[in-house]
Amino acid sequence: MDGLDDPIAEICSEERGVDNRTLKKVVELAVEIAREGREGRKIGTLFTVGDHEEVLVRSRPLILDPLTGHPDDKKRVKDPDMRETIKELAQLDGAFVVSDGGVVVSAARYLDAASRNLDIPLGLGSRHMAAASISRNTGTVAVAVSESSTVRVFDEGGVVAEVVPEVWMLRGYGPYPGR
Ligand SMILES: Nc1ncnc2c1ncn2[C@@H]1O[C@H](COP(=O)(O)OP(=O)(O)OP(=O)(O)O)[C@@H](O)[C@H]1O
Repeated sequence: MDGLDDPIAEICSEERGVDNRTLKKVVELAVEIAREGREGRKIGTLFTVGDHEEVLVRSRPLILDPLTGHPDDKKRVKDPDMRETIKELAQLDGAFVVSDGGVVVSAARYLDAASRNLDIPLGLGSRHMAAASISRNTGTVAVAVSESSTVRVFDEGGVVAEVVPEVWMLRGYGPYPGR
């Protein structure tokens, strides 16, 4: 992915405690969503990567899950058809839950978002609060796409990287909080 390849690989280090190939696929997809939007408008969305069983316990469906009933091998985040499906479903409220092995197990989930012990900058709203919270309270890394196009990666309750795709800029936020 152009000049972002190395920085994304760096964000997705094994130190994060989740499968780094799955995380890389998710961050790349998030950057694509931030850049492309959908049907001419910007969209935001949220992914959790790893520890999907715990994320499912700490979340609830906002609608009947559109991914239910499809076999896992059709729901791999690296699969081009699945990536197009995610871009379409990203217009819905809620989060995608991605397993460590790279299967998108659920879409449109509302995450429990306790705000204790989070380390996030002021000015971010409830999507980012939920991302920080789930990364604090489960063994997941969360990837948030803001409607303002910035992609932020959360680990252990804080932002660990920020990508601004429009200007191909990446900011790191210190190495690996809590590890
Ligand atoms: N707890 C949550 N779990 C999953 N999705 C959430 C949660 N809270 C908010 N969202 C999603 O985030 C969307 C935007 O909410 P909000 O504007 O408060 O967030 P934000 O952090 O300011 O994001 P953005 O920068 O994209 O505006 C909601 O419409 C919903 O789809």
